[in-house]
Amino acid sequence: MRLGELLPGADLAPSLRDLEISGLSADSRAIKPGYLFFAIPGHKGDGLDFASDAAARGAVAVVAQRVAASAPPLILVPDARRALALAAARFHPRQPTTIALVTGTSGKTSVVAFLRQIWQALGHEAASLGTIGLVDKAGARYGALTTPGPVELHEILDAGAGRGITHLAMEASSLGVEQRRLDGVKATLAAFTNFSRDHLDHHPDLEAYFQAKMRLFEALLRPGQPVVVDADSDAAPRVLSVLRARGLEPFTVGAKGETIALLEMRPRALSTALRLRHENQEYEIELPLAGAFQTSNALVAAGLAIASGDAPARVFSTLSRLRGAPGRLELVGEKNGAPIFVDYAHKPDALEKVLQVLRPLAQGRLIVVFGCGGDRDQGKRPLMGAIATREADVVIVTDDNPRSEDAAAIRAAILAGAREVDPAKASEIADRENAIRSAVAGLGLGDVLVVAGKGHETGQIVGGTTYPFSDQDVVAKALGLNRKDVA
Ligand SMILES: CC(=O)N[C@H]1[C@@H](OP(=O)(O)OP(=O)(O)OC[C@H]2O[C@@H](n3ccc(=O)[nH]c3=O)[C@H](O)[C@@H]2O)O[C@H](CO)[C@@H](O)[C@@H]1O[C@H](C)C(=O)N[C@@H](C)C(=O)N[C@H](CCC(=O)O)C(=O)O
Ligand SMILES: Nc1ncnc2c1ncn2[C@@H]1O[C@H](COP(=O)(O)OP(=O)(O)OP(=O)(O)O)[C@@H](O)[C@H]1O
Ligand SMILES: N[C@H](CCC[C@H](N)C(=O)O)C(=O)O
Ligand SMILES: [Mg+2]
Repeated sequence: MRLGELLPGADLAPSLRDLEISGLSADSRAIKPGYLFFAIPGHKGDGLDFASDAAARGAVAVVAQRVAASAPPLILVPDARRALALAAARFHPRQPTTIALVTGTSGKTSVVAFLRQIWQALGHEAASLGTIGLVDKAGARYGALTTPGPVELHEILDAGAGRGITHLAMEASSLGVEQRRLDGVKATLAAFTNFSRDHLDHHPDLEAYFQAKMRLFEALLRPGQPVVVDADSDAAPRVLSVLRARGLEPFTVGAKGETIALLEMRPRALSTALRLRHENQEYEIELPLAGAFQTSNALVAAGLAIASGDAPARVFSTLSRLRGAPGRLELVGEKNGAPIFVDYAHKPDALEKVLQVLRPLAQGRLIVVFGCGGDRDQGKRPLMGAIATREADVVIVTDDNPRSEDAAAIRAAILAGAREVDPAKASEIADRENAIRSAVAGLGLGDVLVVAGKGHETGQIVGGTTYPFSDQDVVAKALGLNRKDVA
């Protein structure tokens, strides 16, 4: 593709306009002969420092947002990240015709998984993309990020559309939105789940985190497009005013929802009976998922399917067959009649919600095994320690992904919060496998165990190395089962 077609807004000399470009990258290490290099001012480094490396590998031009001496010609743009996203969308032009972007602190992975299942059940060629990778009827392919960088993202969209995917449900992380990863995506609708503390290692404060999410509605959607909002979220009124200001069409769902009103919710052991109203029609649904938050996520997904044009009665009829996303309140086994769950709660609000959901199932003790990741928000550690100790009966603090941090110091910060609530409830077992084994070994009738924080993850990051590790596999081993025998 010609440079002039990739950067239509840029002021290009005629000699540059017709330059043939064979690929794009913001990473000099991925540059091949004939590529266009985008120099991004990043969080750790400045891409311009790698322009000569890119040139040595064959870059024919550099796109940057400030002037610098550069051996291949330098093209100045106001926003290099956005220019990259728009160029990637032109270079890989095909996209599914229906694309739903889902944002919010918690529930994104679950909502996109549910929406994919609803669309598939209704006969659409559907896929989901996010923390657990790209999932379609061919299976799951994991990626490194929840919202991939723009070049990888548009490769995925183009190849997916080429395979016949018409419907894509996609997670929009706050970092992805802020870093313009999604600026070339032709989104047709969106959703907002909820808002609580997360990513404070990156955003300066909660307000900046909130505003990063709002850019999805302000910059990535067009007026008139539908946005499904969980009306029961504390943040819903603020989000709705952002939507109104932008001329977007709100669809509210939940107990306070108008589009889909949740009239009644009766929790059973591992499912939830729902009574809903949509346009004066009532529906009774047996949702095969436990927990009020899974009901919220399912209603957001149903709202998205309806907003995308599917018939409401058909959409509601699919809900009784939904399966949870891997590692989200996943029942992985039982010991002496005590159920064992693996969950991805790695932030305070999620941990509180999951323990509150499990509390009624515990005739005996509610036991939680968890830790916190290194190189992430340090402030959440004592908060999660305190929440676990308030909501559970037994708290075993262990390692999550320590990354570059001292794992003992992470555990100590969690325990400090726990001990302020009740020093007798919390203990520490550094090795995650030993912690899980010990918790499983102690289970008795009526107890409930949840292993939280790593969900679907298949590795544990210690220093710069990722060691194979799966909470599900460790539970299975502790139960003396092969993983495939487990629920
Ligand atoms: C903090 C953060 O989000 N960083 C992301 C960001 O990096 P950055 O732009 O700040 O890059 P940088 O490291 O400062 O480097 C600057 C530039 O120099 C380039 N470079 C660097 C070295 C070199 O030799 N040559 C070279 O050209 C880099 O490619 C980059 O373009 O853009 C990169 C390309 O898109 C991402 O890979 C990178 O994700 C890092 C690895 C990451 O861990 N991000 C996590 C925190 C993240 O984004 N998480 C969210 C939320 C998860 C959720 O809640 O579910 C996600 O969407 O996954
Ligand atoms: N609607 C919700 N409200 C509160 N907590 C939730 C909700 N949905 C899920 N959770 C909790 O958050 C965890 C993560 O859920 P999920 O993966 O669906 O969210 P996410 O937004 O994709 O999170 P992440 O940003 O970590 O990828 C779950 O394991 C559960 O503990
Ligand atoms: N997307 C989240 C995942 C955290 C999962 C948890 N296991 C950890 O490593 O902290 C993050 O990068 O903050
Ligand atoms: Mg996710």
